[in-house]
Amino acid sequence: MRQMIPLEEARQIMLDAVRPLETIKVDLPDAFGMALAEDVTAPHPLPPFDRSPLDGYALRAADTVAAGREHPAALTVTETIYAGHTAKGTVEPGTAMGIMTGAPLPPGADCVIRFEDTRREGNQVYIFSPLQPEQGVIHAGEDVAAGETVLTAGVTVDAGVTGLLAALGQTRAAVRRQPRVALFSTGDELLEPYSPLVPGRIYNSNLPALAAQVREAGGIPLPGGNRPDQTALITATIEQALKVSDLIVSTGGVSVGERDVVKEAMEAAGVEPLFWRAGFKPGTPVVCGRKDGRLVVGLSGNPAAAMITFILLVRPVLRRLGGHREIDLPRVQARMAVGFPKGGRQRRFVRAVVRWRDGGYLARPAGLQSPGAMRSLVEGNALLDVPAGHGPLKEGEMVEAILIK
Ligand SMILES: Nc1nc2c(c(=O)[nH]1)N[C@H]1C(S)=C(S)[C@@H](COP(=O)(O)OP(=O)(O)OC[C@H]3O[C@@H](n4cnc5c(N)ncnc54)[C@H](O)[C@@H]3O)O[C@H]1N2
Ligand code: MOO
Repeated sequence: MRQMIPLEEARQIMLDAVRPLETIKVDLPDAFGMALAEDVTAPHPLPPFDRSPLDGYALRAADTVAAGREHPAALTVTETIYAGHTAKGTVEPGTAMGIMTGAPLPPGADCVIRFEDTRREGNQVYIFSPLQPEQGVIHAGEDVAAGETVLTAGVTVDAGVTGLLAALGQTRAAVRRQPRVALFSTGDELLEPYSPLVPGRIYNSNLPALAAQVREAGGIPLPGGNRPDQTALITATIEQALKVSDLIVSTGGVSVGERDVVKEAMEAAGVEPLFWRAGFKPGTPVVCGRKDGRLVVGLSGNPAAAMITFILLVRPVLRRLGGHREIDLPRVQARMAVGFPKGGRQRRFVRAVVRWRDGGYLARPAGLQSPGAMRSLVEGNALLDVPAGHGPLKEGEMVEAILIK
């Protein structure tokens, strides 16, 4: 098994082990957050017909050539077209039709003028300046042409994608099935919810936090509870989890302590080891293996270390399984607003608050950075990527930041 490998190599090993899950058809509102499995071509143009962007009059530009303040063009209004309706007649020379925003341009008309720029007297409307043909007209297909590929496989369905699909008359979407992620924690010290807090014990925070991270990444969490630090129990848990999930993630028991039995249990469950320990902090002791085309990942028990390793290694795998083209969070260059004393032999991800200030990003480390401290992940919105061997970060220095929220 590879040991102490660089982050990028660990990530590549994991990504190489997975492929997007199968395609399913779902009702459009249920596709939110999933990735499109197929390209989408437009069955009709958008908008489907020439229409008015204004409440006003549809007319023939040629009738207004000689119009002026003193000598307005006088046109006879023959009917009014409301959105959702079509004109009964044609705009003949010397006539106009009232038209509402979104109504189709009537035959014969080639331009639209808004109400405010006209005067109405009985069935006559006065125009005070010449109009150009096409003025005030929205053309069929100006947004999307019929047959055009508007969306491609791998696009994540968000509000805009949902609206576009709906405008094209789609009621279902072909998407990738969302990955089901079996989660369990290990540790004799962990209390279940509603248990009284007793000396030496702590509440299990990793399991709910990881379930939320799975959701954020577009997966379906299957929280499996906590296991005591016993190899046989953890082995059986991994075997069961392999039957119901696409990916298995545990926390705790991956370091070098006497009861750090997850690695041993993985091997006993027949999981092929891929790597143990990766070259970054916090989260170094991560272990990863593969069985039946599924990854089994053991994260550190330390809450912040577990969540950060999830972001760096598990999230991209979940995005790939879910078929998303975008598997990475955005990275930006930020300037340190203050110094940060801790730099070391290992690459380090520092929880930080990154804000846009005066034309650039400014970074400020977010509180306590120890691997078990949770508040700095809540207060922070970014991880600063401090290279291995880098000394303390100086005020004003540029640093790369991953935006995590
Ligand atoms: N002798 C050494 N000791 C440690 C080393 C080392 O290299 N040599 N590495 C340290 C580092 S770095 C880390 S990270 C941790 C990783 O330990 P484990 O992954 O084996 O995690 P545990 O020991 O089970 O737990 C660590 C810590 O986190 C708490 N914890 C665990 N699970 C949960 C949970 N579900 N919810 C909330 N908190 C949890 C646990 O109580 C411990 O405090 O090892 C270091 N040791
Ligand atoms: O690798 Mo440990 O996660 O630094 O705390």
